[in-house]
Amino acid sequence: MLDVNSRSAENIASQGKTVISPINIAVAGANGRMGRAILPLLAADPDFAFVGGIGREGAIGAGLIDRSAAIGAADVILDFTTGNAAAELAGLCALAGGPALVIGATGFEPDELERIAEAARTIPILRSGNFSIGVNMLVGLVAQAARALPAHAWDIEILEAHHNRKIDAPSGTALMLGEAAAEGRGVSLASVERRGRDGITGERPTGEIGFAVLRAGGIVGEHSVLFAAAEEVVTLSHSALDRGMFARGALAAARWVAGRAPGEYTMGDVLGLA
Ligand SMILES: NC(=O)C1=CN([C@@H]2O[C@H](COP(=O)(O)OP(=O)(O)OC[C@H]3O[C@@H](n4cnc5c(N)ncnc54)[C@H](OP(=O)(O)O)[C@@H]3O)[C@@H](O)[C@H]2O)C=CC1
Ligand SMILES: O=C(O)C1=N[C@H](C(=O)O)C[C@H](O)C1
Repeated sequence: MLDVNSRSAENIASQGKTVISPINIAVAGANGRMGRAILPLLAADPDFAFVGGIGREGAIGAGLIDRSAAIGAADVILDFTTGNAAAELAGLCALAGGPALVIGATGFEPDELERIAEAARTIPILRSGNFSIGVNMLVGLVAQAARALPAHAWDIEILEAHHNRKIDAPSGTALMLGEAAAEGRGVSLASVERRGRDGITGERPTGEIGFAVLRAGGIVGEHSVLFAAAEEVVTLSHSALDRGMFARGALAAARWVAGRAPGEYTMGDVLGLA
């Protein structure tokens, strides 16, 4: 753990962002799969000084520090926990007037997203269901295809597959792709989504955007968006081969968001795709 008073912090105003060096960083969910992928990268990166991990309430020791200590010491907290825990942390960070948050957690209820939006009025929050370059580029391609292929002739279905320890469905990435497809069609996802099918479902309504989910073994993350017409199918897809890629994307997000003005940001902002 770092003695935060010992860092040589140099803050300079530059293009609407205060540059902080090194960036004091804490990780919520430090002992999880993503946390374990992030910690070695942080240790090897001179841009960052790790101030500690955050576990469940009361869980300290083994590299974990108290949540309020982390909020006090960090410039940025990376959150890879759950939707519920991330929304709670966002509220606490906003109450304290900082630090900035990078949220990678998925599986949000609508009210949790509202709480995050509220917190982002006070602190900068960058949230993405997927930190890979490929998925964030795919989001733009999906919106473009959905805009070009009319709903009366082209059905959209989103398929995702993940490891058997994942607790939320559809994945955050599948929902990002669904939002992009809906945006391309000029409709709200909530008005057209179909989350799974079972039994006598009836014919597929025109304009529906369907989600199908697989959970098996150690699959890191597979996503496909099908545009299916009567006589042809276009498939846009992405395969994650290693979690390290998500971890590197999350650190790029932390570097980007540190010192920003309050607001809600996405990986599109980091990658210049927004
Ligand atoms: N945006 C992206 O690019 C990516 C996002 N993810 C998302 O990140 C999240 C974590 O994934 P993964 O690392 O695989 O999951 P894990 O289950 O391996 O890790 C989650 C961690 O969060 C901790 N945790 C759970 N609830 C709380 C809480 N209330 N307060 C504090 N800590 C808590 C767990 O603690 P404990 O050990 O005690 O259970 C665990 O250490 C998921 O939502 C996943 O979908 C994953 C990969 C990439
Ligand atoms: O839980 C995971 O593992 C992953 N979660 C994210 C999601 O829900 O989309 C990102 C990635 O697919 C891995």
